[in-house]
Amino acid sequence: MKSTKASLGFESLLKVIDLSVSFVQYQKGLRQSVLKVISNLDISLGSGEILAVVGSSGSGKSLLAHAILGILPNNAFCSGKILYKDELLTPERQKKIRGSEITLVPQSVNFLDPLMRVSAQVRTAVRQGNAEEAQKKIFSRYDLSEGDGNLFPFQLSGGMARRVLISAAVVNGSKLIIADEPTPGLHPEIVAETLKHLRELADEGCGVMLITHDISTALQVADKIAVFYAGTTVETAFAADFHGQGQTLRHPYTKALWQSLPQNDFRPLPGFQPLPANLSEGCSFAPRCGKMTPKCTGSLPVMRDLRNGRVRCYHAT
Ligand SMILES: Nc1ncnc2c1ncn2[C@@H]1O[C@H](COP(=O)(O)OP(=O)(O)OP(=O)(O)O)[C@@H](O)[C@H]1O
Ligand code: NI
Repeated sequence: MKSTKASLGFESLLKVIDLSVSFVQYQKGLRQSVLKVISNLDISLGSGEILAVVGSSGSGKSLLAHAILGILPNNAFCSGKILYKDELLTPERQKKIRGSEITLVPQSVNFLDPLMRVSAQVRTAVRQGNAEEAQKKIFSRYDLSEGDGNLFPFQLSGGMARRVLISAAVVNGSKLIIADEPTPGLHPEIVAETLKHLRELADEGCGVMLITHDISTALQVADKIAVFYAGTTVETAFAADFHGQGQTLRHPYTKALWQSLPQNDFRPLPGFQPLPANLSEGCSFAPRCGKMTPKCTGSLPVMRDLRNGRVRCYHAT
């Protein structure tokens, strides 16, 4: 069941504080430039909680996941802090607990070795104890038979593929699960099953970060929603805040996202999210915002607490 507990009620598992991620890009000769793709990003996730990270393509969702897992490319550098169980998540610690305590549920079976039977792949992921026993146990939990285990990734149906990917991700008893677009273009029944599996893991005490561009998918299971725009969080809200005309939402972008859904006004938001190279000093949403004033283009608003949620907007009340 989804929880309505306030964030403070959950044991803190992950805190991302003022995270920025930049890429060093080499141009002709020895000239180099720096492209900032994530700026001043804050989120927190507790044990037992599902936090959905929602935003359009290019808003920085996957890079956040990669920063937490410590798998950013070599030309990326981060500033800010990532705390896991209240301790700094250093590169050494990331390497040690990645794939066991902290794990990624990838988007597709392309992540798997195409030439290896799926049961064997899950066994190779096991870090401790009897690998065969662990694989059989996790397969039975996710309703995969011995015959299914003998298949190669390309032979899996959509639903089976999702169950193999989640089995591989949680076979080592993860505490923090990051699912990056786990339901791309899937049949609604398979989407529902995948979300149910994530909810079960959270109800057993895991923290789950569900990355999706689709707010409707997020609202089916998440406790909290973090809305991303142009490389930063613009709002964190409880799922219950998404109702009616969106009057309890805080940021104009979140309201616009909500109103653009088919079941609401189906009113699309004109304009585009700016590319990282074109970010201004001020609020990135300002050019599309009906509430824009000169202050908005001067400096980026800080994230502040508002009505049991958080928002990055000068005008939100
Ligand atoms: N290696 C890289 N070098 C330079 N820029 C990058 C690199 N990887 C990602 N970016 C840029 O960072 C921004 C955020 O990318 P990211 O993949 O996190 O977006 P996303 O929100 O996951 O999008 P999607 O929904 O399409 O998966 C994009 O503008 C992207 O072009
Ligand atoms: Ni992505």
